[in-house]
Amino acid sequence: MEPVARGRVILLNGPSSSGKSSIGQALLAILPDPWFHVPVDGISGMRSTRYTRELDDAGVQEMLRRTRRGYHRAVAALTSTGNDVVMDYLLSEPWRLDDLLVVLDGYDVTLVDVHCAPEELARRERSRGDRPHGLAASQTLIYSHRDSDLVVDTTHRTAADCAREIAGRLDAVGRPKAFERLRAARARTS
Ligand SMILES: Nc1ncnc2c1ncn2[C@@H]1O[C@H](COP(=O)(O)OP(=O)(O)OP(=O)(O)O)[C@@H](O)[C@H]1O
Repeated sequence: MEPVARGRVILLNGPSSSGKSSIGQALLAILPDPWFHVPVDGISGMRSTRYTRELDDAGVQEMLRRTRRGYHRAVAALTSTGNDVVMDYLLSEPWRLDDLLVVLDGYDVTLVDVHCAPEELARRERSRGDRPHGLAASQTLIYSHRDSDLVVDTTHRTAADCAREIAGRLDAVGRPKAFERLRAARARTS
């Protein structure tokens, strides 16, 4: 069988309500190829709600870790067969990035940090009503990997506007990309 060229990955990383899903959807309409938008919520949404509710705290933590590890590999599987994928996912724990750096080694990943002011995050959280109060604020304080290829701020801009900026700058992102820099930094310290 002919070898298939790998697809590309755009990883939208930002706290809850920062606008990752909205940008992901907008990107599909703008990027010229048939990209996939694969949010981690899409994988979580396939899981049995009834039996998830029966788990104790330790069981929930283990199940969430399994889900996220599976998400990383599902994206790699799609991309390995030539599909371009927009990930919609928060790098909120160091292990998530560590695992992705291994699983997506050799893949073209553009890491996009999605910022939003805390007051606006809180306003969106209140108005959507389907996220626990304070979730976004708790996520803005946690783990920071301190590197990215692009940064967009949705505080005063529409998702479509941010998506246009990402699409317009995608091919101009310099090498090595953030994932390559982060991988090299880990290799130096290990
Ligand atoms: N640029 C924007 N300006 C104003 N409101 C926005 C913007 N982007 C998203 N929103 C609104 O904020 C809410 C959350 O948006 P979205 O689902 O895209 O965020 P998210 O980062 O994917 O959140 P989560 O991680 O919780 O799924 C939605 O109600 C959406 O309409």
